[in-house]
Amino acid sequence: MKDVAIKIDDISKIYKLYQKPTDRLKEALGISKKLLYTEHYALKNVSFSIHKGETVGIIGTNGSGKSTLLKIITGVLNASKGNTTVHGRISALLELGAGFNMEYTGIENIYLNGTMIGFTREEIENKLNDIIQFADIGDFINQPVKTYSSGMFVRLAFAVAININPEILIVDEALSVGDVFFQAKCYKKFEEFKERGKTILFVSHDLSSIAKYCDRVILLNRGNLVAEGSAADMIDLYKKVLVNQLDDENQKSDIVKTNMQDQWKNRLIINPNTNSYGNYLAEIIDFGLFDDKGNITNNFIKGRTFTLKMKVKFNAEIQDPIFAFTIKDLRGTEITGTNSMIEKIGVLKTQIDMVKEISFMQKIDLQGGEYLLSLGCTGYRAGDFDVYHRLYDICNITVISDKNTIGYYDMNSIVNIK
Ligand SMILES: Nc1ncnc2c1ncn2[C@@H]1O[C@H](COP(=O)(O)OP(=O)(O)OP(=O)(O)O)[C@@H](O)[C@H]1O
Repeated sequence: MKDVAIKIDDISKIYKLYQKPTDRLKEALGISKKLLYTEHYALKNVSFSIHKGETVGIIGTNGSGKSTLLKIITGVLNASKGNTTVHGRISALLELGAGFNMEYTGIENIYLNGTMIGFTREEIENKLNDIIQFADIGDFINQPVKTYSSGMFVRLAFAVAININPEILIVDEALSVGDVFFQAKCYKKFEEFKERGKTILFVSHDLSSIAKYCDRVILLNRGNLVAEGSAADMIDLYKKVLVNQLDDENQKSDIVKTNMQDQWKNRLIINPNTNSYGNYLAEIIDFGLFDDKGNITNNFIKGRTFTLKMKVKFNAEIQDPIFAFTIKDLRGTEITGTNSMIEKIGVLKTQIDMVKEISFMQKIDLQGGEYLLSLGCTGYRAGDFDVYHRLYDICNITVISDKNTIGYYDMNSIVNIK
């Protein structure tokens, strides 16, 4: 068996939640016979081990306990119950600002951080140039960090964490603050780390990075460890957690199994600011995005099939309605889409109150990232173009990919070198 770097044994973190601040005081003074708080489990009986050389990702919805877990591993927080064992020097990038003194300059903070991790002044001096170069924030390195933007801050924090040569690197979402070039530089360092057999534990909401870098993934939900396994399996399970579709026996927690089977769209994450317009002679009354296993989800793994379905109710007799969808990037550029006219599939004429279900099935080969989906039902009446109903930017589509592509679309080239 490989050497263990981190062992988490039956950890729970319980917070006491008081209704009023005075209840906390009463409790502290022992002047109330009643229990004045409720217990909130940020983590509940969590156990797992991480071996040396593994890159492990932690995923879960907001509030599932990811940061709490990392803080317990790094010693910033104490667990209420259970044991944590760590073998190796940890360098951690937790919340922005943790471990930094706002009044000190960048350079002074490098020394402060290095000393906290357990390095001597001389060891830090040897690393200083690498750190300054990696951070690449110009003369700001000599200014107090309170003058830094959040991007500069994360640059410096990451530069320290990564160049100080830790045995275990722990990163909590911090990378999302930096710009894409800096992120790329950090991920390159991650790869170097992996090659050198170091242990990495990281939390991210970016499922593509999780798929790309992690040997193993741990899925948390409401403080419970739901499962651990390959990135692909855990991402599939996470998609169910996101839309409350997880089986009770599978999740060991108390998600209420919502009974929203009647409408597909209720199981998607919908844009609250959708622009819905048209003359409503036809209405998109429901729609769903289905992955290759039939789950309704906003998240798709690149290279697999996804099906878009919509139900349209007709409030008038319409000749040759056109059903359409468009996928845009977050800057609003139309990337792709199609409609039933282009595809030469149609309904000749509709009657009032008729409901038609349309489905578009395709492989998703878009670059990993976030996209927006728009739906429409349009047509021509007396030669004029008519919008019956459009749902503009109705929901996001997240494409999860463990392989980069140049531009938007992966042509799946077969490459040979002779
Ligand atoms: N100091 C605190 N007092 C009370 N409850 C807390 C405290 N800190 C965290 N919690 C609760 O513990 C739970 C886990 O929080 P945690 O920050 O670990 O979640 P997370 O998975 O990191 O979430 P996110 O993805 O939003 O960062 C949440 O329900 C949160 O409200």
